[in-house]
Amino acid sequence: MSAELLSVRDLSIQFGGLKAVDGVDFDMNQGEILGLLGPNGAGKTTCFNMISGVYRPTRGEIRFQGARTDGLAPHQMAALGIGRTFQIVKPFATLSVRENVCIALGGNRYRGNLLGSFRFWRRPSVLEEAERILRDVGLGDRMDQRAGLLPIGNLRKLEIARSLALHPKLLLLDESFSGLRHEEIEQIEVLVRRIREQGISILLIEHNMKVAMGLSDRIVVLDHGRKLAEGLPQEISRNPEVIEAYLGKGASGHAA
Ligand SMILES: Nc1ncnc2c1ncn2[C@@H]1O[C@H](COP(=O)(O)OP(=O)(O)OP(=O)(O)O)[C@@H](O)[C@H]1O
Repeated sequence: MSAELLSVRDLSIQFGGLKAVDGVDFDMNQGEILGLLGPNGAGKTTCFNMISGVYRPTRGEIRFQGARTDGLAPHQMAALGIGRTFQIVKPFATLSVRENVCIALGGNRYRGNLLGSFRFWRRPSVLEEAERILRDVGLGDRMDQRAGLLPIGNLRKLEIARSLALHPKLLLLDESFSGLRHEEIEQIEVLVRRIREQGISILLIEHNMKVAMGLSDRIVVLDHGRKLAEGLPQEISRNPEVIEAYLGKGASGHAA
């Protein structure tokens, strides 16, 4: 097996009386695509929020490339190489697709410094890099379009482009396929595989089972904040506890 990239131990967070994530353990290897699955409210996005620094765990530890990262701020996680997309895509709607990626390329350097930010965007090297990333994700013909006018499929590609701008080693994809048509799903599947071929590891949350099973090397299933199962896609799709968690008690024989 290749080198360990991410290690999560006893990961837990409580909101008031609710144990949203409770004692979750999993590891991810370099170059792996790991699917994080589970029914609504299972704690998947909350795990992403802890791994990317949005929430500080109540208990447990997160190690990225061997070093403790739990409790670091999102910009520190991003600087270490953890990128993410969000379930609800919110680009700078009045700016162009290209400008949205230029902003991402600036990272935190120009936070609150509008003039510095504008100068940064105008650098030929920045524009070239933004255009390269946009061609890579399949938005080469949409660079001048206002981001707010993009249909959902292209918005999801823009969201991935913005996360790639920070040169992540690990990319967290939160429902990047949701609400898409069949051909858009296929395009993003190809894109995710290409991203992995570039050496970027991927942790993905996905409700579309066909997509999750097809893309993931391994799968971790959460239910009510706890890890319910872990294994290869074919093992997970046959696991009775997983089927029951998705389809309810009494479900028999059907893949989740
Ligand atoms: N900031 C918060 N404050 C209070 N409760 C929260 C907060 N964030 C998440 N929760 C709760 O934690 C639980 C897990 O939510 P989470 O969004 O992680 O689930 P999920 O598995 O991503 O679900 P979905 O597939 O519906 O997106 C839910 O009961 C949710 O309401």
